[in-house]
Amino acid sequence: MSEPLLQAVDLQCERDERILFRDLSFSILPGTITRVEGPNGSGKTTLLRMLAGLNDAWSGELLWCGQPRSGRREEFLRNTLYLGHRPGIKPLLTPVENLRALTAGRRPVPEAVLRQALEGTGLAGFQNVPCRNLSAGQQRRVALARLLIADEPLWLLDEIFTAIDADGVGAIEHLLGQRAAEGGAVVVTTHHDLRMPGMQRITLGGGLSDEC
Ligand SMILES: Nc1ncnc2c1ncn2[C@@H]1O[C@H](COP(=O)(O)OP(=O)(O)OP(=O)(O)O)[C@@H](O)[C@H]1O
Repeated sequence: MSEPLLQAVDLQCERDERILFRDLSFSILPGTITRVEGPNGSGKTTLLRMLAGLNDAWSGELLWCGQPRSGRREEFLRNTLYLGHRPGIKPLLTPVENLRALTAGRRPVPEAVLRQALEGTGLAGFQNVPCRNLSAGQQRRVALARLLIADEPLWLLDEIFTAIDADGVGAIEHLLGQRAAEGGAVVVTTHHDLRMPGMQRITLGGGLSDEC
């Protein structure tokens, strides 16, 4: 069996004197999709931000490729794509400008590739329109275009299906399956009824299970 990309050991997180989860342990193996589920306020976003290194208010241990993540932070960040539950795009910028900004600090991506990714998310003809003039679903698609150019093996995706139509949902599910088939791993929170073959579930308040 291959080594987990990410391993969580006895995670605990408390917010306003309320324990969101404790003794939470799981492994994220290459080639897998994991859905984090639970009711509103159960801590899904909090957990994903912890996994992404954006929240330090927790205890337990996180291992990246078998080693404490704290000692390999740069390598971890270089190999992880995190998309938050807000699209995180700037309304005055166009989709192309936003996508360029979102990929800044990573490997340089040629303009033609950015445009192709936006076309791939159904934004052909909208690449030069300020994002404030796009619909909610189109704005979300700008952020999702990152998935078409991402080479990071680990994807942490928070509520990315919000405002996306049925065709778009199908296309995203295909991308998630592709990432896993290529040996990457995807961890996703969603209220959408995501069902992928072999999908692992982390149910906050409930534990970890494999889908039959
Ligand atoms: N920065 C913060 N400070 C204090 N409490 C917080 C903070 N962020 C989140 N919380 C609390 O932690 C709990 C979990 O929030 P979180 O956003 O992780 O839930 P969620 O499972 O993602 O919910 P939803 O399904 O509604 O998106 C909530 O009760 C929230 O009020």
